[in-house]
Amino acid sequence: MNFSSEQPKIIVVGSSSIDLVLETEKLPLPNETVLAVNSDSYFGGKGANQAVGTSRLGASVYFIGCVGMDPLGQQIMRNLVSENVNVGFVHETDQEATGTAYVTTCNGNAAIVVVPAANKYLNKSHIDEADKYFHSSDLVLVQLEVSMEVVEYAVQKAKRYGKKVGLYASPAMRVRDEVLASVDFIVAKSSELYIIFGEERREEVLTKYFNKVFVRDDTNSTIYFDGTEMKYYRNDKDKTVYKMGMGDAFTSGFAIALCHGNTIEDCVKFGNEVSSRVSGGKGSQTGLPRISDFLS
Ligand SMILES: OC[C@H]1O[C@H](O)[C@H](O)[C@@H]1O
Repeated sequence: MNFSSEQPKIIVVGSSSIDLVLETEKLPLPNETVLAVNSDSYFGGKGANQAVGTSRLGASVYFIGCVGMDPLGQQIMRNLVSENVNVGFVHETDQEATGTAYVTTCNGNAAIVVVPAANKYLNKSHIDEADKYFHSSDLVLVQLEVSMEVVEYAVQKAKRYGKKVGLYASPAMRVRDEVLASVDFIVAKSSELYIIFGEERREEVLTKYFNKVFVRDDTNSTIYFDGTEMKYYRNDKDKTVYKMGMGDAFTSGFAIALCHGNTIEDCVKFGNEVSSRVSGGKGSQTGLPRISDFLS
C-alpha cells in the first residue's frame, strides 16, 4: 500500500444517524422479549461513517447530508466537525427529526433497523449546491440510505466531471443497470447480490463486473474476479467476525487506497485492514483507524 503526497479529496453523499445499540445475550426471535445487558448511543449512518472513515485516513472530506433541527442533529454536526469533515453541505430540515438506527447486537451479530427521517429530505438541489466541489474532487462515495434519486443524481454528476465513484450497496435494494455500469467500485454483501443485481449466482455477478464488485462476508473476507481468476482475500491472522460498520470501514479504506493510485489487490487488502479495526458493539465509528496507524 502506497500513500502518495497528494491529499485525496472525497465527497460523501449519504445518511447520518444516532445509533442506539443494545447488547443482548441472544437476538430476539419474532414475538420474543429479551433483556439488554448494555445500551448506549453512538454516531452512525453509513454516509457519516464513511465521511469519518476517509477523513481519519487523511482525506479532505465534504459530507452532503441532512439532519433534523434538533439536539441530535447538532451532536452529529459537532462530531463531524471534530473529525475534520467539512459540514458546509449538511442541511437541516424542520420536516423530520434526525435519523436514528436501532441496533441489537449479540456475539458480533447485529440486527439493524434504520429510521431515515431527515435523511429522506436530502434532494438534488443539495447536490447541485456542491457542484464546484464535485468538479475538484477525486472520488465520490454513495450508499443507499438516502433516496435513490439523489444517489443516481450524485453518481451522474460525478461521472460527468470524470470522477471516480464508489457505491456501498447497503441497505440492499435493486440498483439500475446504468448506475451499476457507471460506478467504479461496488461493495456488497454475498447474501444480498440477488436484491442488488437481480442475479443470484455470485460467480455471474463477479465475472460480469470484474475488478469492480467486491463481495464481503461476515468474516471480514473479500471476494472479487480480477478478469482471470477469482480472488479471495482474508488476512490469516485476522480472526474478525462480523461487526457493525465493517462495510463502511472497508469502503473507506478501499476508496483511500484507490485515490493514492494503488492496485485493486492493494485496495482490497487495505480495505480489509481498516475494517478489521472497527469495534462494532461500541459503534460504527469508534474503532476506525487513523492514517498515522499505517505510516511508520
Ligand atoms: O453500516 C453501519 C450503519 O448502518 C446503520 O445505518 C447504522 O447507522 C450503522 O452505523
